[in-house]
Amino acid sequence: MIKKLVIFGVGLIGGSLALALREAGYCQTIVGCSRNAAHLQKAVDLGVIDGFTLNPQEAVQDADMILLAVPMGAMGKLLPQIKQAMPADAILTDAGSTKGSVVAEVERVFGKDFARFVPGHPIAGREMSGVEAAIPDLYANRRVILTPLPYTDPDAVVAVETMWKVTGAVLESMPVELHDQVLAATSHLPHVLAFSLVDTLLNLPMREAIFRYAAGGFRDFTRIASSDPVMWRDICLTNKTAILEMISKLQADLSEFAALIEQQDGEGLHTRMSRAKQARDSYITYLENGKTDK
Ligand SMILES: NC(=O)c1ccc[n+]([C@@H]2O[C@H](COP(=O)([O-])OP(=O)(O)OC[C@H]3O[C@@H](n4cnc5c(N)ncnc54)[C@H](O)[C@@H]3O)[C@@H](O)[C@H]2O)c1
Ligand SMILES: O=C(O)C(=O)C[C@]1(C(=O)O)C=C[C@@H](O)C=C1
Repeated sequence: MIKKLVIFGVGLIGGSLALALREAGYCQTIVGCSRNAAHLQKAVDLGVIDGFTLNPQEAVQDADMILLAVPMGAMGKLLPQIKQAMPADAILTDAGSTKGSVVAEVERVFGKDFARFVPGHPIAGREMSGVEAAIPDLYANRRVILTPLPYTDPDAVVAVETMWKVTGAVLESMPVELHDQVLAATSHLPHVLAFSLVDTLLNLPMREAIFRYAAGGFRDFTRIASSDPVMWRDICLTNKTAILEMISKLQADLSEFAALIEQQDGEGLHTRMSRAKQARDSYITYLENGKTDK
């Protein structure tokens, strides 16, 4: 049971956590904090949080759990203000999509042995953002990855794990660097690709015809290009190395595809496409058999 949970950034991710914890009766009070009073009032009106303040120092007073659920670029700016007023026994955690940068920011502000910070990342979301998009079952049967550091307090890890388990999530643990490499491949690269594809088409002279005649394939492939540009700008900037590595692997693979088409190498194309189809089909079967994560 959490007495006072403070959520910085009551949008899709923070709001969905609040809704799930409220449904389970796991928090006595949930307080929101950000820069926008109208958004926070909306969160109160929707029954997502109990109250709010625009003052981070006031927010964290008497807190036992503090969650950062703001865009990656906003996390570092909040930390010095939180540090000034955070109770010694409170736990700080985050829901950010990249882990290396927030770990570095926390180490810079709190020191390289701050044991009460538990880095985390729910592998669940949607292309909509804001508190209006928050839903209580967003995390049910989805993975939440924690990337604790060698000096992280094990009790703090257990408290954060327990909080996420209440939402129906399945917990995993992995090193920060591995997290950022894996997510660059499975999440960040696909988003870069979707944004880039739509942008490429937008710049073609026949763009109106392209969008008029686009069908299911285009819609499925580009759903995530409707995601929030601020969030994705920040993810790209904070996971630079791993994303650039994935982009360059994809560029090499795309060039090979182009060469096969140029050489009219049907067998080469078929081999590659069959390999990809088999891998994608097995992944879908794995999900349909009730294994966690979609
Ligand atoms: N959307 C997803 O699918 C998803 C999934 C997993 C993790 N995440 C991560 O969770 C975090 C939040 O994402 P979201 O989808 O809930 O975004 P969101 O836009 O729905 O919510 C973000 C909230 O942060 C607030 N905010 C923005 N800038 C701020 C600042 N400078 N100071 C204080 N508050 C600020 C906004 O008012 C908003 O309430 C991000 O770090 C994102 O990378 C997102
Ligand atoms: O389903 C979506 O729309 C998402 O983009 C969710 C998604 C992803 O799967 O890539 C996006 C970012 C996260 O950090 C975690 C999950």
